[in-house]
Amino acid sequence: MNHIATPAATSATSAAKHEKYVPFAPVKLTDRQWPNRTIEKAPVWCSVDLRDGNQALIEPMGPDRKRAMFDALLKMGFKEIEIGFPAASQTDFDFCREIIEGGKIPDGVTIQVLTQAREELIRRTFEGIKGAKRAIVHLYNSTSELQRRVVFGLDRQGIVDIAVAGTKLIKQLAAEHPETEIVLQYSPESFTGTELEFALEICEAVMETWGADAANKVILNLPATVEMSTPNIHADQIEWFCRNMKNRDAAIISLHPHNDRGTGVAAAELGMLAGADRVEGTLFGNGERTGNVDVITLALNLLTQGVDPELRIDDINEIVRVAEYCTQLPVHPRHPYAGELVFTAFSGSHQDAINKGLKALAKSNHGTWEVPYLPIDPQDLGRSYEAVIRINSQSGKGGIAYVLEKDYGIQIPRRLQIEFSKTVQRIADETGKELAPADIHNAFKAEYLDIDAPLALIEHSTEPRGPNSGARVLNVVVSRDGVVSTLKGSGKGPIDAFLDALRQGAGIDLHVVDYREHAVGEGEDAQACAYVEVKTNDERTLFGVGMDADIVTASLRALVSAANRASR
Ligand SMILES: CC(=O)SCCNC(=O)CCNC(=O)[C@H](O)C(C)(C)COP(=O)(O)OP(=O)(O)OC[C@H]1O[C@@H](n2cnc3c(N)ncnc32)[C@H](O)[C@@H]1OP(=O)(O)O
Ligand SMILES: CC(C)C(=O)C(=O)O
Repeated sequence: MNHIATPAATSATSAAKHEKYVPFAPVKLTDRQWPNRTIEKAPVWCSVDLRDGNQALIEPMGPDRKRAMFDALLKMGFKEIEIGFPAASQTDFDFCREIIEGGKIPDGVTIQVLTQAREELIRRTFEGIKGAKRAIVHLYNSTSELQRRVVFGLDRQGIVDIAVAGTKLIKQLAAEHPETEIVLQYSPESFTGTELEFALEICEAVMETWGADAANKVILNLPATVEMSTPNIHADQIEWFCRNMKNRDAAIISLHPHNDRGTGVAAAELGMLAGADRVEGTLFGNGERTGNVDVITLALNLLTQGVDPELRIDDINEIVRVAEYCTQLPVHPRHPYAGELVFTAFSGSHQDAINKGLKALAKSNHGTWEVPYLPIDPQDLGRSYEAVIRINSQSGKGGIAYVLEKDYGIQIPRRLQIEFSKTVQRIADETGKELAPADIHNAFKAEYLDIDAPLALIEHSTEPRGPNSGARVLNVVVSRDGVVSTLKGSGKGPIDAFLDALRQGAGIDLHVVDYREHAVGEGEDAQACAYVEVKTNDERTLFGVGMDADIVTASLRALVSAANRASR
């Protein structure tokens, strides 16, 4: 059985580009089980930031960066951490010694070290881990058809011999160092380019050499060293492998996806469905070429499915800061869960739905997160709602209302939202820029609250009601185009009386269509915010808004605001 397609000879000149590539052959698995399963628990996580992530960096981490990464991984709760390739570099070797001799490996945490199946490298690896309580020694050699042919120039047996010889030496050195519990991990590197039955053959040869059983399991890491196929094929490979093993109980099946096709996360998830127990990956997917699988995304995908990810990601910004410091690479603003912009909506319909969703959630008592366009509660990651809605020319009234309410406590009525959004839209179109909450507040003040010309309210007083009169008489001192006068009017209440005063004393004829008010702030600093929607003689409908510590004054200011806007 051969699951690997071999590229046809290339014709650089005449063939269309795509003709030099060969599609991946499907796996013969007619009764695959993984499509009907769901992921119900977190895998065993292993961070390979300090090894696969590190080996891919322009500048590999020095001791300080390694230490910062190691500490961050411990804080997140990783129990298995590949700390390096001690035989490859003095920095990696020294880091091993530093954390072992410095007692920096907490109980319950196992370090992992990588080595090729070469005697001198394996011996040096054991020097590196000397004194550790427990260590995973990770042995690899390439098994793919391509690497056998062009890198090693060996047949299958030759490749099996390398793996078996490496395993024997590790077994011998483990026996010579009983103070360290050694767990063997074997990777048929380039697994995704290896014929499945050969991958199984070499893994079983390693297991047999090691003497693996249910009490002494080998970690078989099946790496998508290069991601070569769609994630369903990856899942088929993993399921095929698990189902065809002689002794499944004697192995922990581990995934090590890379992201060459951009589907590393999907491949890992389908691989878990297919039977894998463990996943190796890196923070935000740093790693060779397009990276290793991103463990943060994987973990938070679990969280949003109601599964405990068994990793602490309480402050995603802090994790981003550490990762950026250690790798000297930026996390993209759109990176799942972590990017600066992922909890931000600029577009109007998204803002409207988020705003309504957050309000509905505040009123609900079911405890289930359900907000449109927000698959996760930003607060779960230590992010805030502050930046959820930001305003630019793509925004709508809902977002503007959200910002005014969230940052300034101003709850503008729906029809005022429609009116004011035109002002904001005009500013956003003119500037072409994002508007900060303060810009929106300033625009609101300029449009409604600070508008005191031609008419300005100076003071007002109410005359006592006559014994038989239900009417209220109001005296209002105003300035109109700079000329101060007193207007007098009567009505059922102060608003009615002021409308009468405006009509009689200033010739301003307004009809109130709607009136609302609410408090802004609490206690002594509380202010009343009053909104009036008025109709003018020429049938225009518009709003005025007033704020004051005194509720009557706020209402009269709202009418002055409406009158001035009507006169524009
Ligand atoms: C997919 C992965 O990420 S695997 C991890 C890869 N990581 C790294 O390579 C980073 C660290 N590596 C290094 O610093 C170096 O490669 C070292 C120190 C490990 C080895 O260095 P060198 O021996 O100088 O060179 P190099 O890596 O080129 O060795 C290639 C030789 O090793 C052989 N080889 C490669 N991998 C393996 C292996 N896993 N097991 C046994 N032999 C191997 C090759 O066939 C080749 O043999 P040849 O010299 O007879 O042609
Ligand atoms: C050593 C192996 C697991 C590896 O890094 C890979 O295959 O990508």
